[in-house]
Amino acid sequence: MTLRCNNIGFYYNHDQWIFRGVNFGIKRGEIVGISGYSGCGKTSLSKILSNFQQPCEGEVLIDGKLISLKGFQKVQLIYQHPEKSMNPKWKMKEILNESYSPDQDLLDTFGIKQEWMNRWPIELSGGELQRFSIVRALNPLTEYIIADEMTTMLDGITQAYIWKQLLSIVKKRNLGLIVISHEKELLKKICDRIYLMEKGRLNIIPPPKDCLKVS
Ligand SMILES: Nc1ncnc2c1ncn2[C@@H]1O[C@H](COP(=O)(O)OP(=O)(O)OP(=O)(O)O)[C@@H](O)[C@H]1O
Repeated sequence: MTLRCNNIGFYYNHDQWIFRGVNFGIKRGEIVGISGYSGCGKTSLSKILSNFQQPCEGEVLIDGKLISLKGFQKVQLIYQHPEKSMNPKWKMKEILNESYSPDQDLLDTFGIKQEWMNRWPIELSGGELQRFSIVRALNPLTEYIIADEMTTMLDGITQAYIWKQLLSIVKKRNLGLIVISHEKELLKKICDRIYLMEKGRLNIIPPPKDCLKVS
């Protein structure tokens, strides 16, 4: 029950490595944070872990097997900008039901209103759209979620609401959760451990002695 990457290296332009030698693992039921300066490669790593992007070297394994490009992807990515991952020519009900049909309980948990279903993505706010992208990622077959700056563009109250709902489902379904964020306080509050991406490497940050995880 582990998502693992071994010696991952990645560049966009030949030999201009963004990062190299990245070793990382998360078990189901764990919450792991990744922080780092803007442009250090956090989103690139999240795309590799969720199989949107192939690494230039190294491998990504789930339960010891290479992740497959075929079939349902057990690692689901939630982006900072939900509109970028949605087809603007589809109505919200089509976007929501593309990979599975979420039940009413899940829609209620994230406050998704029936009246939004017939709208186009452009007709919803960023916070409303983000609720759809979270529910879409919560397919019953999902095992790991990567939340890449998921609530950065939302107001504080909506942020708190969305995190509360997601963390409760993550716990209930025993999902592994990778939280990519610049918000150190958020990471300290919810994560079992935190990594810092820096100078092309991913290093674990030792927790302070008085660190208490809030669940
Ligand atoms: N498609 C691309 N082609 C070329 N370079 C890219 C591409 N996408 C990203 N980059 C570059 O790769 C580097 C890492 O980008 P990435 O988005 O992974 O960083 P990040 O740590 O997630 O940044 P942020 O915290 O600002 O979101 C950046 O220098 C970026 O300009």
